[in-house]
Amino acid sequence: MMSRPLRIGIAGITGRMGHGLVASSLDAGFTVAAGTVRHSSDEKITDPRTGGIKISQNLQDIVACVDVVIDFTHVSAVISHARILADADVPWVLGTTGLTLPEQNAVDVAALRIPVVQAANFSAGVTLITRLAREMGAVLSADKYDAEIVEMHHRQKVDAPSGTALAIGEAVAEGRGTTLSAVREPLREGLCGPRKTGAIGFASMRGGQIVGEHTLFFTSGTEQIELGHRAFDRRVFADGAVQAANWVVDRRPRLYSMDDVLGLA
Ligand SMILES: NC(=O)C1=CN([C@@H]2O[C@H](COP(=O)(O)OP(=O)(O)OC[C@H]3O[C@@H](n4cnc5c(N)ncnc54)[C@H](OP(=O)(O)O)[C@@H]3O)[C@@H](O)[C@H]2O)C=CC1
Ligand SMILES: O=C(O)C1=N[C@H](C(=O)O)C[C@H](O)C1
Repeated sequence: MMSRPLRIGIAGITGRMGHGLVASSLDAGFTVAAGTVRHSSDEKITDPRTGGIKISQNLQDIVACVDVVIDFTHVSAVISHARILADADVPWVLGTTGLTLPEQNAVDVAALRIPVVQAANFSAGVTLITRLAREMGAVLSADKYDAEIVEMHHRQKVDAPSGTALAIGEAVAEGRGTTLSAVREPLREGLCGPRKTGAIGFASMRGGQIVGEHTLFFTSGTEQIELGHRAFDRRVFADGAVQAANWVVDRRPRLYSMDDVLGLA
């Protein structure tokens, strides 16, 4: 246990999530010790409680003055962040989505040396929904129930389907004893033909400032079941990530999930 308040570093401190993470960290009684930006200046950090904290364009410059890094940035930063944090022995809370295999491999390798909490969605609600999705996938058989996930986000979002939608889809696939990559329905366009039995499909809508909405549908010939989550405020993700940061600092190196943080694993 630490005797001083936890010193949090926020990668992407000027972003949409960055602002919420500053507020959540300070409201929880922790110190925001430093942050990174890609090219913007610290004038965009609007919470007056942060004072004169260290801001850099390079994560390497801040690792010496933080106990943990919370990272909501961009997929292009993941591989270098994995190396920097593992070399510096600094725990990592990773919320960035849109990772492909090379980025995920870098996270997995880093988690052999440092504790990492990775989640596509840090809300307790989505953590629970994802567990339910796995159970529903196991009971609602693939030959009778078509599984589809619809997600809606703000117009600035750069990746699709959302990381949350993919995680829910993976959970359904796991419940059905398979993997998402084996049963993922290709995006539909033009003369795409009928839906494959057992496939898991995705649809993405973008517009305005929708914070994040996900609905999992199971549809058979006789009924439809909907499991949904709607985030009203990014603070729900930020609060979860700060909880994860406080939880992860005393853990041994491993890749953890929000299930672990919430004691559900
Ligand atoms: N897991 C979860 O619960 C959630 C995950 N997310 C994910 O978090 C990520 C960030 O989302 P959001 O805050 O909306 O995005 P923003 O674009 O608003 O913010 C991104 C931040 O990261 C910085 N940044 C951008 N590119 C790089 C880079 N290549 N290297 C280092 N820093 C970089 C930006 O700096 P600058 O301002 O200088 O450009 C900015 O501070 C996305 O992947 C999103 O999907 C979002 C919400 C919840
Ligand atoms: O980019 C966002 O905003 C969000 N991204 C995450 C995702 O891709 O699932 C989580 C949340 O839905 C908001």
